[in-house]
Amino acid sequence: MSANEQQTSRTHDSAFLKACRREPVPHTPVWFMRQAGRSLPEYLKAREGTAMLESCMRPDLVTEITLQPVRRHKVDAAIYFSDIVVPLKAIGVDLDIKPGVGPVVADPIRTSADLDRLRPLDPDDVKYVTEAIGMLVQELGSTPLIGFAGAPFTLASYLVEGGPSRSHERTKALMYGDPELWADLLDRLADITSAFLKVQIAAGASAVQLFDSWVGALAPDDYRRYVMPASAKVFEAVAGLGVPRIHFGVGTGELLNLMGEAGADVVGVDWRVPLDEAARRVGPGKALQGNLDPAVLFAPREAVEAKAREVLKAARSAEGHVFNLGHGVLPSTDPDALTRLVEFVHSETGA
Ligand SMILES: Cc1c2[nH]c(c1CCC(=O)O)Cc1[nH]c(c(CCC(=O)O)c1C)Cc1[nH]c(c(CCC(=O)O)c1C)Cc1[nH]c(c(C)c1CCC(=O)O)C2
Repeated sequence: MSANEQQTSRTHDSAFLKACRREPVPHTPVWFMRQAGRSLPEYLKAREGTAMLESCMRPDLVTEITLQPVRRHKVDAAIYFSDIVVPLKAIGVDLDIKPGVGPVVADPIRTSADLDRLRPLDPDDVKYVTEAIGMLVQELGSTPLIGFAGAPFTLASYLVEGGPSRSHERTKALMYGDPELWADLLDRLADITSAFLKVQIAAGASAVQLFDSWVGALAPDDYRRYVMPASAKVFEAVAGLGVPRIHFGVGTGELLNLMGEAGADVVGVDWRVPLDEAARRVGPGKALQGNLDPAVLFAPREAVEAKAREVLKAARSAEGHVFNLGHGVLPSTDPDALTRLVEFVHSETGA
């Protein structure tokens, strides 16, 4: 059996994969975006003295950090510890992740000559990913590992702006001003992203999530014209590999149907749209993931439980539901509040 087949059979009956397939579940599965990270003291300790990108290339550290939230919170899935810019770094783009800032690109991509720097990704460029996932799935046993990548639009935003951006003005200037160059850029990113996801699936990831974190900056018509073809290409590339495909972005209430249509099996929803309304927008044949506001975790326990109960109630309209936050865990979150939330969702839904 290949690593992928072996892992698919081990994790097949997990609550997480059942929910993704819209099958009946023993309890609602839970995991948290950014569950590994600064909310955990053991993460801060493990990362001491190692830069973010460097730690992503060390299989021992990746394995330890990925397992930390599974051990502590008893979540139903692990997410591979990495970052969306890792495949870009792997093909030689000069970039770094600045603490408290995010990814910063030394020479932003703005002309057709700049595109030459985006060569295809070869699996050998990311041997450390294959190695880390091989170690991880042994440790995880029947707990599924979620692989992930950044979607073409969100990666393009970092590459074109040169760093994080609130309004994405240079990205939009390129998109509207030179649609051909834009399409070429997104197509190259789609191929890099597809190759990166395939490496993770071949090594044993049981599901994949495509993060289009910043695509909520676009109106639906522009999403359809300028972004959807590239994201659809990624989903198509990993269709038929036997792993559910999750698609998530922030502020994407008006895009939920299109993000499903792009080829997702599970649509991630932020906290701005209740899941019953999200189910109506997404339509039949998809599961939903979400969507407790991460800031709710700073409220007293009773308030967290009341809000979580609202999420679970609204989720009854969905054909399948994976409980998550509406975006990543905030770094100053009390980790005990997360552990209690996992217990609460499990106990409310039958575990
Ligand atoms: C937009 C985006 C990025 N990276 C990612 C996204 C998409 C998800 C989202 O919308 O949040 C994806 C990502 N980045 C990281 C993960 C780890 C897996 C997990 O969810 O537990 C995942 C899934 C680790 C990380 N990626 C980063 C950290 C913090 C680095 C540190 O600990 O110093 C972690 C744990 C750095 C990073 N990298 C990025 C940002 C915005 C930041 C935060 C900057 C900061 O506040 O310091 C880009």
